[in-house]
Amino acid sequence: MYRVLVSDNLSPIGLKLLEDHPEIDLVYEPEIHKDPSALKEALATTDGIVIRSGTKLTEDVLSGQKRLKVVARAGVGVDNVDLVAATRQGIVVSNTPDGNTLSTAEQTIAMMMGLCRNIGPASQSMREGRWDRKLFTGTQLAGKTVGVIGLGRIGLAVARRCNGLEMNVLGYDPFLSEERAAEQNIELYRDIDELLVKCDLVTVHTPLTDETRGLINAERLKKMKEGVRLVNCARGGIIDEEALLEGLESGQVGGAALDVYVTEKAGANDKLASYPNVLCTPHLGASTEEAQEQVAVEAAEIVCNFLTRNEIRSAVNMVPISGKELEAAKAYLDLAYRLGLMLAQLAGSEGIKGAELQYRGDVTSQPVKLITSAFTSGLLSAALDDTVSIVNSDVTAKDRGIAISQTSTSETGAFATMISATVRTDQREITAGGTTFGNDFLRLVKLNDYQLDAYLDGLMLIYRHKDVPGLIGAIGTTFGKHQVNISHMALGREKNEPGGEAVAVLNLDNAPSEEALKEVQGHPDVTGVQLVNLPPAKAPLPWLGL
Ligand SMILES: NC(=O)c1ccc[n+]([C@@H]2O[C@H](COP(=O)([O-])OP(=O)(O)OC[C@H]3O[C@@H](n4cnc5c(N)ncnc54)[C@H](O)[C@@H]3O)[C@@H](O)[C@H]2O)c1
Ligand SMILES: O=C(O)CC[C@@H](O)C(=O)O
Repeated sequence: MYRVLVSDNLSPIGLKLLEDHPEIDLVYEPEIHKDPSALKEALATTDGIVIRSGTKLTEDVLSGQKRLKVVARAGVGVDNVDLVAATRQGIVVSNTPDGNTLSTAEQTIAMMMGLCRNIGPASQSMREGRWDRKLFTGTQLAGKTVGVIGLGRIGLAVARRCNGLEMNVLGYDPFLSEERAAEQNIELYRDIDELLVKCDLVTVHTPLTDETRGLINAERLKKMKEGVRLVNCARGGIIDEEALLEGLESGQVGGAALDVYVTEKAGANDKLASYPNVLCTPHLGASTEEAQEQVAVEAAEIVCNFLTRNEIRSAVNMVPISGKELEAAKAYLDLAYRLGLMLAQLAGSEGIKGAELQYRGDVTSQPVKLITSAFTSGLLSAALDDTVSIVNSDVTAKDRGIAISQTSTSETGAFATMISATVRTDQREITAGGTTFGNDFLRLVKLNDYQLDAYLDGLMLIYRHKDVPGLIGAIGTTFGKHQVNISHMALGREKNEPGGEAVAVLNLDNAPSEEALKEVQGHPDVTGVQLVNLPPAKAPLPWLGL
């Protein structure tokens, strides 16, 4: 059974999906996120977690978590997850990007309208028994210019609705093409400052990143139209809250509609909320039944499918791959992993500086980036134990200054498909190439300049020798004397001619003693011996991190 913790409120439909799953043990603790140490403790016995914005998965909470493998965010923003820490720990983080787009766009429009027509204070005045029509004269949206900052899913949905309201829509998003903006009737600006000075209203829809924190700051506010209205239904901090308070105080800002805040808890935003021209909601953009059901179902499915079927959907810290795609790529992932594991053992204590992979033939139709990550996890796991997986191998290699590169060609060579990897150490280069054979049998077909056909599993003894008569028999006799059974043998010769240098790969059923190895090493025609230990054929793939 896999234990899944839900640490925020989640729609019952998502909870039911988890509860009914035969391989999932659901732990529903929607308040646990309020106590980071309790959360950390609970994660130690958790395989997957479903969160909303309340749960903060900080570096401290994630550090040392060995069992946790997947985080599903029921929502878009993953700024409450330390992605670097999660990736280093080999934890896949996924979100549910589409489920709340429309609800958040509608909230944005509602906030714009509410702000411009004083809906909040007018309603409050009636609750207090007043009838103040003059006090609440508003502003019409039609004909006004709105600047939409961030034109992703929500920004574009907001822009479409603003167009429908007959507003002039200006947009800023460095990652949107002019063609796409024009299709949506958005006047695209490449310079945010040029856009801001033209707007009656500005609404932000970017993620919160180092680049977008304080994007709308004091300096920019001062240059905007006097009385400009601001809307933030994205993340607290994109509009600098101190600058906003100053702007409201001076009248430079005519009003603000806020759904999100730097600090999201009762009382933390009293000052902002006290302005009559500020409309506040407590992070409700995604809080509709429809959106909550959709994100809850998607998040529950992400965790279940990941844990029980190895499917990686909507991952934000690695290449997503469906269960079906993973199944199709499994043999190649395994092959690459074994090549990495083998090359690391052949390199021994020589510092590995980098590796180049070459993909040929059929394998190029597979997700080769992920296959390279599998190679890298093999290369590193020899030294770094079971903490390396395809989720964190790239970043772990980078941290250690190991440069990994890859090239692909759909042209086939001697084999219909081949993965070849060359590792550079301080002293030399070592190359190993492998292929899949028949029903996913893995073969080592190249070792440096030698062509051979060896099984790529279990205990392998690799020795270089002079290609002279009698040597194979002598090695066989030595191992026979020491009770070591040889299950398979492969030979590769220099230029495939007799009499030169050769390499042999023996697959052994049991480990040779020191004495047996010394005897092989001591043979006058043997020039080098190394043992390589690989998982048995078709062993489970825990290094996938799945
Ligand atoms: N209030 C809520 O309840 C609620 C609900 C859903 C999402 N959100 C927030 O809304 C944000 C947007 O969601 P989305 O689904 O549209 O995400 P998205 O990824 O589809 O869109 C984000 C857009 O921002 C753009 N962007 C990034 N950096 C930028 C910058 N420096 N300047 C201008 N544009 C930049 C990106 O190019 C992208 O197009 C999320 O990150 C989330 O924080 C809030
Ligand atoms: O968890 C929530 O309800 C908020 C979701 C929203 O902020 C998001 O980023 O998707």
